[in-house]
Amino acid sequence: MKIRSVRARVYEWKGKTVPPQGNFCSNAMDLVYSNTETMSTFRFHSWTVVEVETDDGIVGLGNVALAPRIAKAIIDEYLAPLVVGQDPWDSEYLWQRMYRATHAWGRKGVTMAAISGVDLAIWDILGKSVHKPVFKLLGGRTKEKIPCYYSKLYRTDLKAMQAEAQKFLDQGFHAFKMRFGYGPAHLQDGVKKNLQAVEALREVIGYDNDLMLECYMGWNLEYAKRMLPKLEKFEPRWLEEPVIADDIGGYAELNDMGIVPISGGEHEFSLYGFKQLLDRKAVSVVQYDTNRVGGITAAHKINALCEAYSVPVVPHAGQMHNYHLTMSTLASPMAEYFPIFDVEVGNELFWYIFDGEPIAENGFLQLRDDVPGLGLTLKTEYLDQFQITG
Ligand SMILES: O=C(O)[C@H](O)[C@H](O)[C@@H](O)CO
Ligand SMILES: [Mg+2]
Repeated sequence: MKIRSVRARVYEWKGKTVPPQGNFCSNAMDLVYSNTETMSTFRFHSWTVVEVETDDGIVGLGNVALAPRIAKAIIDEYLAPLVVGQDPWDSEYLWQRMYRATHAWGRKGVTMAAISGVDLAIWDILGKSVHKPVFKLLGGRTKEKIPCYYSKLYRTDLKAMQAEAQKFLDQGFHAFKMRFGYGPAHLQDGVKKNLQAVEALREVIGYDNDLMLECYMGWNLEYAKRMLPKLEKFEPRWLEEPVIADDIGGYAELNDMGIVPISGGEHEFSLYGFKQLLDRKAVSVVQYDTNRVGGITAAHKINALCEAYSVPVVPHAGQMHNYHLTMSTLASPMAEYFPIFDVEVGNELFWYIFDGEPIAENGFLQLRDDVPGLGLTLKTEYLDQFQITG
């Protein structure tokens, strides 16, 4: 079998979106004076779909969410020529070709996301060619079903956030992630509002359910050191991305305080990036995203590394490419789950592009043994609400 073609298309959402709600999620831009809405650069309203076709007609599906148009250009210009004509079963060889050929300017960020998109499609081909789901190629079923945590609760009106939490508590979720809306720039009033939001959520879910807290890189080390002792009483399972991804020393100092487990990784890339995080004891929970980190080839290696370090893996994003990694290793206890909502940040967009995603039931997800590859097909229902290029 040989790879005959690689096609990258950018799906740009033109449908209904939820307008930005003030302070719904702290983020890295909060620390930079700006008169524009800070979360704007962290919206995923377009997505690159990668289709790799073999000479016997198998089409593998991959996807890229980071900087989709740039990712497409990198795939078209650099990555496709490296894999066309090659045997998809040589997945490690193909990954090294893509990684090393772009090493001078790649390694992290959008290049690694582009490599991930091609790698996902290659693994989809492998599964389809032997009529097995990808997780069966990675070690198989380590769980009867995958526990997942409900991830949204954008910090807006507290009553609305509590009602949202109650609705999904009633649907059987046992773990919830909320976003802080405030950081250092919002002074003491922001500290108070952050703590009020956590208190409001604990009022609904109680202490028999897991609570995770997301900063999305919107704090800094000094602010996080002040906040951690105030958060301890709420017993969070983790505090996520308190500082920017490059501040590994900050992560390590916060994690070393041992007050709340620090999590991160959705903005880290490659096996080497995670070796550095683990060697520095920078995180207590690893959260790579398989469509960013280097695809299944890289994520599978990082799973093994995390197993050796006894650091759990809870991949970023509730999306199928991550579920196969969680299913195939004891190192990953659960998955994130983005529910189906109107498009807001863009985490929801996956539901509008792909069919095949499992719907959570009672806080669990199931992957089927009889669905080959990643288990995704392209949805046709919303095509008229996308502008597709490529
Ligand atoms: O962990 C997450 O789910 C991400 O950080 C979110 O995708 C981001 O949109 C912040 O809510
Ligand atoms: Mg996050």
